[in-house]
Amino acid sequence: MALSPELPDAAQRRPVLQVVRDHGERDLAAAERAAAEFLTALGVELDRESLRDTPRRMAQAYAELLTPRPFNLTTFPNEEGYDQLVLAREIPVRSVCEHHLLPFVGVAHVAYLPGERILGLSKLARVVELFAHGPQVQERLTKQVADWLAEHLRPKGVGVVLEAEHLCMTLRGVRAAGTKTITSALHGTLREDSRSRQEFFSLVGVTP
Ligand SMILES: Nc1nc2c(ncn2[C@@H]2O[C@H](COP(=O)(O)OP(=O)(O)OP(=O)(O)O)[C@@H](O)[C@H]2O)c(=O)[nH]1
Ligand SMILES: [Zn+2]
Repeated sequence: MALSPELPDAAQRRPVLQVVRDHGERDLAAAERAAAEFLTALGVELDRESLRDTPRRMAQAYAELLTPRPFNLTTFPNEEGYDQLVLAREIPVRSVCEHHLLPFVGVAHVAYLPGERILGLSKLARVVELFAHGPQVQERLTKQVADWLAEHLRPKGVGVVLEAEHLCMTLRGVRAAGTKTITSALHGTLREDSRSRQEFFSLVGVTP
């Protein structure tokens, strides 16, 4: 997965950088034809007026869920030497599981302990969104957000907790309605120092 350009050196000169994630070519017309064939094969009759555009809507809906949105990464110098956690709680997460392509939805809590630079606050939610858009498993999504922040912001610590409901598990299959899956990924001080780790988990509201 390519994210460009690298932040640490470039950020000293130009703190706003565009973050993009590679993904394959998309062909919406082919996706629409395939959606029509798929629905027809499952016995859905598409000749009713209200269903006529469904293959197009379906193709567009999945294209939206599977295509990462680029964003500008804005960082600022940590001029005040702020040395406590910065935590964005309850960032909405919308992704699709790579096994069934059904949504999983929930919240992310993302924190970092600043080093030399602080991050524009909205960018914590942007990073979650960047990695959520694509076929995912919750464990990978959690780790990608934490690894990305550790690598590109170079903070003293990073903590990410995700709480999500997987519709493939609650609507179909085992139908375990209400089940939430919690995952976490930690870096630096938050991983190594038990007091920082506890502070993070208690701010998030999860007992480690
Ligand atoms: N670890 C992990 N598993 C996931 C995630 N999303 C979905 N799954 C699981 O992926 C598994 C796929 O298992 P399979 O046995 O191949 O699929 P299936 O027959 O549809 O399984 P059931 O859901 O049990 O009916 C299921 O257990 C899903 O619950 C995720 O984010 N992380
Ligand atoms: Zn699934």
